[in-house]
Amino acid sequence: MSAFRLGLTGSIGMGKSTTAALFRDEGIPVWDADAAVHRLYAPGGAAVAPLAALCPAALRDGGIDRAALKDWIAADPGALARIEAVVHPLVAADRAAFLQAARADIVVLDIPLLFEKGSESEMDATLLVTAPPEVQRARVMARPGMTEAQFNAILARQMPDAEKRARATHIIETLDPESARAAVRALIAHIRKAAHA
Ligand SMILES: CC(C)(COP(=O)(O)OP(=O)(O)OC[C@H]1O[C@@H](n2cnc3c(N)ncnc32)[C@H](O)[C@@H]1O)[C@@H](O)C(=O)NCCC(=O)NCCS
Ligand SMILES: Nc1ncnc2c1ncn2[C@@H]1O[C@H](COP(=O)(O)OP(=O)(O)OP(=O)(O)O)[C@@H](O)[C@H]1O
Repeated sequence: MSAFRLGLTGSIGMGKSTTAALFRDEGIPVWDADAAVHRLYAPGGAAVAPLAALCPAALRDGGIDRAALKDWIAADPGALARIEAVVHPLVAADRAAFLQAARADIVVLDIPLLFEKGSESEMDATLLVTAPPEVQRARVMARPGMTEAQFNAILARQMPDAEKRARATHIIETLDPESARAAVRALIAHIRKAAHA
């Protein structure tokens, strides 16, 4: 039987990575879309040659320099779509390999742009991690080098939290570690119970 696919998402600083770690603690395999892109861009990664062909300035030390890609995206309105046309099929292949290898009843797929990119149709359920806007802002602003302008620009590119809440199957508030852990355990139990009903 194939594993139940739980898509984990949430806006910047809402607690995706922290919550993914709570699932790993419970023995649930987690696939991380951002980590997959980093592997693809690293020396030897499958995206290096095709992206270097599109944007030679992005090739640095055998890997892809994200700052150079960002410069290209800023200068050319068509750049992101061309990058995505290379990266998305490779990300999809990485995810398919993970799903093929996973020996578990439930797997978590941590996908920051899950709702923005319409990937929810490929999930059995979605889990949104969220927190009040002032908590989100304080967490992100505490990161080294983050500015108010950068934070606002990132927020403007993401679907509003309220819209994500309306779309999600399940929601976990990441206000404190112990209640988030309890919520993760309860959700795993709920999914297992439904599978055996
Ligand atoms: C644009 C790049 C170089 C920026 O890299 P960087 O390390 O600075 O930032 P990071 O990846 O963490 O993203 C920063 C912000 O940009 C937004 N963003 C990233 N990729 C996309 C995208 N394809 N569409 C819309 N927004 C995006 C995210 O919401 C995020 O908040 C990088 O994100 C990239 O190569 N994106 C294209 C590949 C892709 O589609 N990735 C999404 C996961 S499949
Ligand atoms: N349940 C929780 N209780 C308390 N703090 C939390 C909880 N979950 C996350 N945090 C805190 O919120 C901050 C952001 O968490 P995390 O890095 O997991 O978010 P993220 O959604 O993965 O962020 P990004 O979108 O930037 O990748 C961290 O400082 C983390 O310690």
